[in-house]
Amino acid sequence: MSSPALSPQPTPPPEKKPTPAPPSHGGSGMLASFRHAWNGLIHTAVHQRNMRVHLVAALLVGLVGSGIELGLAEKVTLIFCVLLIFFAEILNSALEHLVDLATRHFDEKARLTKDAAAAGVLVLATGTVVIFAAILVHNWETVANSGPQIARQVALGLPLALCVTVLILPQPRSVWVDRIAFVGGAILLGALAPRTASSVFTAMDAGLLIVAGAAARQRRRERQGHR
Ligand SMILES: Nc1ncnc2c1ncn2[C@@H]1O[C@H](COP(=O)(O)OP(=O)(O)OP(=O)(O)O)[C@@H](O)[C@H]1O
Repeated sequence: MSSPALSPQPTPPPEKKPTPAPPSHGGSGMLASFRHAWNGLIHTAVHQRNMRVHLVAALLVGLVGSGIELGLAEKVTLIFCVLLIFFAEILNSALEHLVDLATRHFDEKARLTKDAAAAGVLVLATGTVVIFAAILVHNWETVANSGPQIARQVALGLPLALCVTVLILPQPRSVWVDRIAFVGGAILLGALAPRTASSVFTAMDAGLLIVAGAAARQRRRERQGHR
């Protein structure tokens, strides 16, 4: 008996090569995740004009909060608003990068995506200004009776705001200007801290000064060709 003709075996589909993982910059683990997140925050402060405006505005909110006795709910609301605006601006920046990655040409969907992300920030910022004004009006008696505290916050806080503004300005300048601005800001903050009405707001301002200092450093590094 002749053996039946062997039917040709179906050729298996070519094995798909696994897509190589993108090269990891800076390793993995908790510390690396924290570093990546920090880099994202500083990159936004360096490259997004609106983020720089939010930084200075948040510092001023911190100066008001650390100068005037506010209730717990009011403090929590203000801090939450500040954090929410930062979150929205960082997310807006992420979406802008994503859209630019998808298309470099004019595209109606790209426009809608970017405009919607920007609208999210605008809504939050407007709401925060309204909430801030409402809190001040609600505490007007305290504000009116806090003359010396307000004078102190203006005398030390405005130069502090100036130091932070200098640090985040995009214009090229000597490294010494940044150093003086950072150290000056730290000294002013140190002078404000002992008589603060809220250590949380003072800590927030300290954090903002550190972010501004790191942004100045990163901007300089980028100018010199480092990343
Ligand atoms: N690829 C695109 N196609 C169509 N419209 C675009 C495109 N890129 C940007 N736009 C329009 O230009 C606006 C500004 O976009 P851009 O990428 O310059 O952001 P930006 O100036 O950093 O924005 P922001 O003011 O939020 O910081 C967008 O809101 C959008 O209306």
